[in-house]
Amino acid sequence: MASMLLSDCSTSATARLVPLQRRISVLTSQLRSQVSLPWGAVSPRLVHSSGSRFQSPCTVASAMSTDTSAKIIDGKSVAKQIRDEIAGEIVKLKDATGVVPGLAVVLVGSRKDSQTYVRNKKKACEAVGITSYEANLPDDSTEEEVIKQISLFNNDPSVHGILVQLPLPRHMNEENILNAVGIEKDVDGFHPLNIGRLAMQGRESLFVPCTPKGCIELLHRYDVEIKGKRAVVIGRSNIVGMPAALLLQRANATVSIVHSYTKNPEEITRQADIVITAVGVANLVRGSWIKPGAVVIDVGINPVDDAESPKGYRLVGDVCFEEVSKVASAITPVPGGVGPMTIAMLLSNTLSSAKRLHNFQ
Ligand SMILES: Nc1nc2c(c(=O)[nH]1)N[C@@H](CN(C=O)c1ccc(C(=O)N[C@@H](CCC(=O)O)C(=O)O)cc1)CN2
Repeated sequence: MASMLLSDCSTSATARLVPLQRRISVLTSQLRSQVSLPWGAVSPRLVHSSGSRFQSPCTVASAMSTDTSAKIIDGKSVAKQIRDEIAGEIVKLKDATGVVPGLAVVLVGSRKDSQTYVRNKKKACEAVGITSYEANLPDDSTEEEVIKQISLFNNDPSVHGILVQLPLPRHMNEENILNAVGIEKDVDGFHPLNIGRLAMQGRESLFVPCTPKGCIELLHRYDVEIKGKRAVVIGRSNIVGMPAALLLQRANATVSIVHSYTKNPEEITRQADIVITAVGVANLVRGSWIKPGAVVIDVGINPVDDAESPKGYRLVGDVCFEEVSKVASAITPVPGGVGPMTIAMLLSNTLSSAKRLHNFQ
């Protein structure tokens, strides 16, 4: 059985191309020091290993490599197309009603990665005609201070969407804070009522979390049939894995979730026509995990050391692109796959919210 390193949360861990035992200790120490973990809390059971330690390294190829048989699912260009569509719809909304959609972002603390994501969200808003509002609170803010800020945005009629950038500082209770976002402005779709409705037959969420929504949108735009197909989601985080599985199920796929206690992840994944990975472990999914012709959506964004890159690192996914692109029929690259779709879906949710709040079809 293949080496196994799985996370229950979609944290992005720095993984290196080193033998398994060292990789575990590198991962563990990096997770402890909270380096580059854009997707939230660190589970004490994050790194779980079993099986062979003699797996060959995945030689990470550039996503531009020509030695692939799989079609590249180009999230960057789909996201651009969606942003253009949104910009057009915002003009129509404004012309008909005078309403300009507004998005408020709450950023707590000074994490560089979160600051970058927030900056990118603001730029994306500007480009399509959404007004952005920002509240920056210091690392040592109290939960009450954050909730007070959220309440101000809840009561502001020019704000149609509110999001709290994750992860929050460790001393804060994420659940309390996310519960404070008014369900009608919860454009991240993280409120338990929105997630709960996603899990229920015959109910509709007001908003679907952006990253999983982006994954499904990519499948639709590339004409990948979901109905009746077997799908495997690797990872069960609240913000990606679990909602992705629910969305696939709602689209009538037969869904399995692979997680850190799954005994035979490779065998289960190999049965899937559609694979979505969101674990934050670089190159975990190898060619041997994939059924020939499967479609692979890689949500992982993992920095790995790269002396040749000006930054000293580059980003890779959860999937060993070089191997999997030779087996799959279609695959998302990292970067340039799911990542850009996250922000496009946020803009789409904000526009829907403005339309709903102003009864505009
Ligand atoms: N409140 C939220 N917090 C977080 C979310 C979220 O959806 N809501 N997701 C992530 C961070 N994130 C947006 O917030 C995000 C991450 C990555 C990308 C992206 O476009 N990635 C690029 C690569 C970027 C690079 O080169 O550094 C890609 O994959 O091509 C967009 C948004 C955690 N927090």
